[in-house]
Amino acid sequence: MSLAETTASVNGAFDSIPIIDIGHASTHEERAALARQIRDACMNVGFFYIRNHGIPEETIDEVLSAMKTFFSLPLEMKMKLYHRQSVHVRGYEPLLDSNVDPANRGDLYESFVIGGEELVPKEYDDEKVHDDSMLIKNLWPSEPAGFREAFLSYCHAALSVGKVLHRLFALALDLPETSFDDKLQHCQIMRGLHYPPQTGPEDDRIIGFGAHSDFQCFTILWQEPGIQALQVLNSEKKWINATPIPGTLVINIGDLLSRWTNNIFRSTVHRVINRSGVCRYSIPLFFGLDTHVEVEPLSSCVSSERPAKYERISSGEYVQKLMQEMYRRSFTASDDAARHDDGR
Ligand SMILES: O=C(O)CCC(=O)C(=O)O
Ligand SMILES: [Fe+2]
Repeated sequence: MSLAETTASVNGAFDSIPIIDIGHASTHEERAALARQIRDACMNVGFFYIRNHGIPEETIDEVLSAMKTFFSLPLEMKMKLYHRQSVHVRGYEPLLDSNVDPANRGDLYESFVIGGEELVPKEYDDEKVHDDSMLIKNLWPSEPAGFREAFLSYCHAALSVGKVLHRLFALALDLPETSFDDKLQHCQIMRGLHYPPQTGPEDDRIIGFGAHSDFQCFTILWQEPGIQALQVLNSEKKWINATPIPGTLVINIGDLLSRWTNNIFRSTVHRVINRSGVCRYSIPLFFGLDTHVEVEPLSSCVSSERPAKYERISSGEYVQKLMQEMYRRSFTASDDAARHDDGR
């Protein structure tokens, strides 16, 4: 049975998120078995946890500690790295700068955004930057000491997890497992997020991160253990908690992979509300495609009952459109927020 034909049995009314142990993926049989579990999770939920991902505990501790120190610096120091001053939108994003859900008044998080970069920096070259996104300059704070190394060590460790996953996604889509090897972007975007606790009166229009789906192919998310804040929307419009499970990462499908799979893989809406009473930290890393890759529904995801729902589009063009739309909304939101109190 082709993938497109299996969709009849799909049910998006999940009430929990599956956990997949990726610790054993050395033989083809092991990877095929994992791919079946992943396929099931992507079709029914769009989210899953992975266990035994291989990122060392101390790599996570170091990036978390760097984030905590950086976010506790005075605002004027952080604003020297304001992300909208760089064309590639990297650097510091203050509270309420973004408003991902137009129904809201602003997102109550601050973040630090980087693109993948070699640990030993390559020489910057204006001429070559268009061909090699690893050459786009990140903005780095001068303190805390070791911030760059901590962010990049985690980033490289998570990129290795992504390399295992994208091969499993290919298998899950009945494609040769190396199908995406030459299609993924060199430089994936990673973000360290800090959500202050929301202690004021409940107001649905101001939450940590408004309801949205991610743009890219898939996201690898580390979330702080012990703090419930992330929620995932099922097909019955019920919010399901993505409770942090120690030792796991959360993986979710983004719009680009959903479109490529003719919506067979779900790009599931999620949001963050931090009413835990304490600060919460998380680190998503977004895996996108090289901007030149042409995306049209894969043949395994199309059948006579399930015709292609999308035109061919280049990945770059698609993501650009979504980004522009998001930033247009965010500017309007930050103007609005400036006219109000900060709403906490
Ligand atoms: O902080 C989280 O748990 C999720 C963040 C998120 O959804 C995003 O950055 O797209
Ligand atoms: Fe997200």
